[in-house]
Amino acid sequence: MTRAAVFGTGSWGTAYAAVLADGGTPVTMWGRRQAMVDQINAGSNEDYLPGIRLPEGIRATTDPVEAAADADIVVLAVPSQTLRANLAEWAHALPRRAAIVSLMKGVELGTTKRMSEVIAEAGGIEPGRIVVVSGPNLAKEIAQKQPAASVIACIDERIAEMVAEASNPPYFRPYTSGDVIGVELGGAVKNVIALAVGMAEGLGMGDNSKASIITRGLAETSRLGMKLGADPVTFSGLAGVGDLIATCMSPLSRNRTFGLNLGKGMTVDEVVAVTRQTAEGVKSCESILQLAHDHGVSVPIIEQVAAVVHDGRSPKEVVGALMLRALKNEAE
Ligand SMILES: NC(=O)C1=CN([C@@H]2O[C@H](COP(=O)(O)OP(=O)(O)OC[C@H]3O[C@@H](n4cnc5c(N)ncnc54)[C@H](OP(=O)(O)O)[C@@H]3O)[C@@H](O)[C@H]2O)C=CC1
Ligand SMILES: O=C(CO)COP(=O)(O)O
Repeated sequence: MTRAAVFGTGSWGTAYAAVLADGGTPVTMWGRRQAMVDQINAGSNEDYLPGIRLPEGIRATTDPVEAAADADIVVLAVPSQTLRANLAEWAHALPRRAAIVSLMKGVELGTTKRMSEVIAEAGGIEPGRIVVVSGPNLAKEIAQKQPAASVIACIDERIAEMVAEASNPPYFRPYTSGDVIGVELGGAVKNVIALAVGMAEGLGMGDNSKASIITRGLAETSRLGMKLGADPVTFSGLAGVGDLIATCMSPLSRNRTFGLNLGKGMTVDEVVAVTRQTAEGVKSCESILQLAHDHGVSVPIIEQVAAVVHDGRSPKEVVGALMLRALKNEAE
């Protein structure tokens, strides 16, 4: 029988543990807080998924070796910017043949590496067993067992298929892919675009404005992705436009909500103070912008989001910066 470990007891780590357990795969979770681990062992995670009863088949521990022992699949679900430091502590615990699955949607600050690259480098894992999961998967809806689809990507598609088989309860439909770069990039960039859409909403803009940001945001994602070697087809799929729509439209999105608060006039520090969960786009807008600059790719929306979040520009100011640019062909 396939066994899984999930490192991280936040909202998506816990919801994905439920996907695995409901799919018949027993799971041991690693959490850094004993109180959280005790709660999960008692059948719930009130901090992140209040009111949800977790399935049988999930247990938790604070010991990484115990969590990963005998696992065929090890799922990583911590904030992107802490992953490298976390792996330094966990690498010795990871089984040599297990698939290592990233649920994370960010790009590392400083190095501009995608999470699969950080896993390869800091965890010493061969790329052929590194898997990424990404799609329109708001954790709360998945934990409520609302039907959704996702993409599971690995350069060795047999490994992607193995993880998909283990992650297939009746309410979660994974599609496999070999395009690790595209699937990862779609997930990371949509968070930045959701910040922009949230800002537009906070400024009182309507659906034309938001649809324009979403669509041109997808153009930025595709341009950057293709330059990095992604398959353009990925961006019209679940990990591209699918996740972009879910995140930009949903009040459940932490990134969209972060942007909304900025658009309403709160400062970045004020929004950080009221944000309890991980809004990856806040840090990744900087690393994704760097990645785009390094590859000579034009990403005006991402640039303006970074200007608000990191350079103190106001959301209102950056609208002008976007709208008053020279006219050009849509396909460029
Ligand atoms: N939530 C969602 O709907 C989705 C999220 N994702 C992605 O999944 C990834 C994880 O997000 P999510 O679970 O939502 O995040 P949450 O903010 O809900 O949870 C973060 C988890 O990471 C732990 N953590 C925080 N800092 C550290 C650290 N320094 N070392 C070790 N563990 C740490 C937290 O522990 P503690 O509770 O002790 O602070 C918590 O268990 C992100 O990249 C996100 O973009 C992808 C799809 C859907
Ligand atoms: O990635 C997500 C949905 O697919 C969750 O988005 P947020 O991190 O903005 O909540």
